[in-house]
Amino acid sequence: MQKTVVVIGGGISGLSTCYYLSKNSQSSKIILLEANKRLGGWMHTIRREDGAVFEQGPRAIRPAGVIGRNTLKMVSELGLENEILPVTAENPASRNRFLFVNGKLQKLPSSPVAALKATPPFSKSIFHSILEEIFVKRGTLDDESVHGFVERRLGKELADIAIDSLCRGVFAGDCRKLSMRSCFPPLFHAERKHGSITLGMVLGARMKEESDVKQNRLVQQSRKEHWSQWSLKQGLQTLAESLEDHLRNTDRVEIHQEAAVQQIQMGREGAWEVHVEGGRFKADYIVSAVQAKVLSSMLPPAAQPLAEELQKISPASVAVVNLEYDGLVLPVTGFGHLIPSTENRAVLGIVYDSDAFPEHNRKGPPSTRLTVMMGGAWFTEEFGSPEEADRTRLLHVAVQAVKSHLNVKEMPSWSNVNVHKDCIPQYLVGHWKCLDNIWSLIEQHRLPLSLVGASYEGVSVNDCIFGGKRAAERLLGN
Ligand SMILES: Cc1cc2nc3c(=O)[nH]c(=O)nc-3n(C[C@H](O)[C@H](O)[C@H](O)COP(=O)(O)OP(=O)(O)OC[C@H]3O[C@@H](n4cnc5c(N)ncnc54)[C@H](O)[C@@H]3O)c2cc1C
Ligand SMILES: C=Cc1c2[nH]c(c1C)Cc1[nH]c(c(CCC(=O)O)c1C)Cc1[nH]c(c(C)c1CCC(=O)O)Cc1[nH]c(c(C)c1C=C)C2
Repeated sequence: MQKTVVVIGGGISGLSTCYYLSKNSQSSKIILLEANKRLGGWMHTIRREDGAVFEQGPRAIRPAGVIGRNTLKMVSELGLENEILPVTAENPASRNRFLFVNGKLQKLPSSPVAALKATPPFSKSIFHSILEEIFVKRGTLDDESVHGFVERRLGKELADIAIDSLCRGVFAGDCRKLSMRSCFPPLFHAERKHGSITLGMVLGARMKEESDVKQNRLVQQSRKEHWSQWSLKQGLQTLAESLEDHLRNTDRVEIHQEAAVQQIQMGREGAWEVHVEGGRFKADYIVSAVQAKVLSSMLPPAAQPLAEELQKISPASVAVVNLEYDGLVLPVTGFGHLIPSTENRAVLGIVYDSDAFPEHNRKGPPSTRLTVMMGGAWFTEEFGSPEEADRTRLLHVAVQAVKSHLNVKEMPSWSNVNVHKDCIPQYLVGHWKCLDNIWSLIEQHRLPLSLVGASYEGVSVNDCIFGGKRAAERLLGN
């Protein structure tokens, strides 16, 4: 009898899991259940009639590393090669990243030569800090905060300014609470194994990679042309849409939209019952591609210990404000700037979208497109509950930040304010233990259940796609 796999959640993680499952001709029937009308989850693009493209969620994907190359291979299998918008390493949007510190924009060193000099806001050169790091005693704790780790190894200044900002620009999180072991696993393990992150990065083992990924034409092009990041001509939502089209053309895959899962229960014969409003699905196996907290609320009372562990992985909310200004209004060119929490807790950073992807500008007179990201781990203390946060105030704070950080006196000619409630899971200190408990409980009770998505082992689009691939491989017994 043909087995049935139900995948819950049609964001990039759920879509990728279905994609990799459907590639195997012997695999089961696959049912994808998505609560919303639109698939893609946080991968969401606004496309205006005049050609302008504004990202609500991810805006750029890194091609580097095993997981970055894996995504490029998927993109090429989907036939999207001609849709790619690469940003090469020489592009100012790759080289120029700024911090807004002490009321000023400060450019981060963009080359090893630049890292030799002490440049404000840092009193020592980064090269100097890295050299000293080799001689710092190895840590012994099983986990520690990102700030604690970096302060111990590279000094307080780098921890307070650079790492604080980096954690806001990737996790929208507080580096004093985020886990080094789970947010930056290669650096944590490099130190624990080799006694230094510098030595560990030089001597560390590389992840195995399939040869067909390395040989993929798009992957080779990205290496030859030194891409640092990429997007797609009509925005990253195209990736989710292509996956959807591919799945709709595959037998054995059923997609149900506006099908919010309310509860999952284990039936007597060892099969799952998945309850949605007005119906239910039987499943031999479930892949959860929703956030941990959402899965927790679906579990039956008998799975209370698992539900409690999942609840611990709580997410942060981010306000995303897209702004468009007539003309070229920026005093600098680059990817954007981040703001450490000591400078301003409410505003995390500003992306200069029209610098990285001018192809996404409107057709017609020149314009500048910016995205201001706000809140994150500080959302509630700065703006109140995400459901009730005042949109007019959010727009005002964003426009004022652009005015004071970038000296833009004009008002935007177009704007869009969105509050993304619970959009980025926070890997707090001890996250690894929580994962360990979750995997043990699933194994102990022999639950036919896999967990994929940003809640567990990486928040980037590349991580989510790679997680879906690994889950499919495990399920198919490879
Ligand atoms: C503002 C922002 C900027 C980002 N920028 C970048 C970037 O530049 N580069 C990068 O690599 N990454 C970026 N990320 C991270 C990345 O985009 C996300 O981590 C990733 O998209 C998460 O995908 P997912 O499928 O795991 O989860 P989601 O996108 O959350 O998908 C989960 C899906 O499950 C559905 N669902 C929820 N409840 C139910 C239910 N009860 N039943 C059925 N379905 C349900 C939801 O509707 C959703 O479609 C960014 C994230 C955000 C929020
Ligand atoms: C200001 C808030 C945010 C900005 N982007 C994100 C948030 C929360 C989310 C995000 N950004 C990146 C990733 C993927 C990480 C990966 O491993 O690929 C996610 C989830 C990429 C990224 N953006 C910045 C950095 C330093 C990185 C890490 C990898 C890389 O070097 O590309 C910097 C940055 N992000 C934002 C701004 C304004 C900014 C400025 C320099 C927005």
